[in-house]
Amino acid sequence: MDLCKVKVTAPGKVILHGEHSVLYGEIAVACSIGLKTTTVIQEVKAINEPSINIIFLSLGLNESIPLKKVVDYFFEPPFSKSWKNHIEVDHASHLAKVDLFWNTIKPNFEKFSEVQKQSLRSFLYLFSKIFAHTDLLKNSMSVKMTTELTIGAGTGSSASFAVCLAAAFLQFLKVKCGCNDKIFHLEDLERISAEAFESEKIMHGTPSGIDNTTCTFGSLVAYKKGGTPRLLDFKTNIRILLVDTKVSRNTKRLVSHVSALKDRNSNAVDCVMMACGHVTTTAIKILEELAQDGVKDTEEKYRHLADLWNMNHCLLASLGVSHPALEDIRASAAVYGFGCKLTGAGGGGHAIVLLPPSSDQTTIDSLIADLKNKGYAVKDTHLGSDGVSLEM
Ligand SMILES: Nc1ncnc2c1ncn2[C@@H]1O[C@H](COP(=O)(O)OP(=O)(O)O)[C@@H](O)[C@H]1O
Ligand SMILES: C[C@@](O)(CCOP(=O)(O)O)CC(=O)O
Repeated sequence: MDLCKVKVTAPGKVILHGEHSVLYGEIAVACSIGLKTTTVIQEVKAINEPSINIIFLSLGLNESIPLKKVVDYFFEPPFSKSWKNHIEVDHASHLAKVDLFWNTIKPNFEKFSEVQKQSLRSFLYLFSKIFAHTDLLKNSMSVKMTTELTIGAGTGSSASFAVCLAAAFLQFLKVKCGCNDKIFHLEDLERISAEAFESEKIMHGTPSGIDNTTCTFGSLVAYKKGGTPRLLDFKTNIRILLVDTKVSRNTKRLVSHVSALKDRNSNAVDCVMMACGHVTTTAIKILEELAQDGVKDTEEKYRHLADLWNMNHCLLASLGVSHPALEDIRASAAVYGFGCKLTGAGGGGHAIVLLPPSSDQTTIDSLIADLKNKGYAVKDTHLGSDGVSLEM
């Protein structure tokens, strides 16, 4: 049998509306973006002991572990020739097993950075879960991960990482089982999203599931606390600038800040949250209208959407989660008449600028130049890119 090679990409995401207010019961909507993570798994003929070579380029990681030790420790019969016989595991005990393995195989495991440790834990968790009942892994393999996303800045790099990894493992298993599918079917996507959710739990404790759903299926996903993330049945391809303030932020600290503000100003904060909810609902309606064939009054609809982005930002700023750099970016966008808001927890991280289709390219170029001159990183991209995909 030929040596197997699999290449998978998964997009990042932005929260369009509903950051913070989602924690108080209001609806949120997230959308995939045109910046991707890529995983390549390459099987290599084993000369000595077969190994798994893990290369996470963005984290400067290049680690090898013996395949046989992983197999002996995690894999168990009944072995199957089908990729469909997947098993459910208890999250906490499986993770404890993963941690024990890492600490045994790499006695210096605790010396890795937190970011590296989280990625290695997620890697082995998914690897050992997805391949647990196969006896088809005999050769060495390298698993190489690269990303266009900034890691840890609210654009879904952890979900994109997890979705990409789970999808690449699943596709590798399918090929090893003799399946030549060139696309992911709905049942594959559901499984990939569910596996990625387990990795998100490792990274975040109690994720809502909106990120892994968005990075798996692409396009727009709505979410209300206590419910299941819901894929919206229309698409968008709005052009945006994704502007990185390069100011690091701590989501947990910002969430606590809002909670303390609410303790002191309950009614006022409730009203702000409710207003955010109205903004989200109206924005979803406009996005749906813009997605229709033969849509009329496009300009007006984009103007309305820009109002909502601006309003949403100011509501969030009233909660104290903006930052001078975010306000600076908004001021630059306003000079050229573009709507702009923070995305994610705020306090730094990213802003998004809405670029209507009628926008003049020279104007956009001037804004990009202004932002870059001020030291921000700018990516010209679009909303609503495809979800996880196989690359041939
Ligand atoms: N390309 C990547 N390679 C390896 N690990 C990654 C990659 N992208 C993200 N991660 C993991 O995801 C974590 C980032 O999660 P988080 O702080 O929530 O950021 P984000 O908001 O970008 O998802 C990192 O600590 C790292 O463990
Ligand atoms: C502030 C919050 O609403 C969004 C956080 O977004 P991000 O992780 O910064 O993209 C928190 C949450 O929903 O868990």
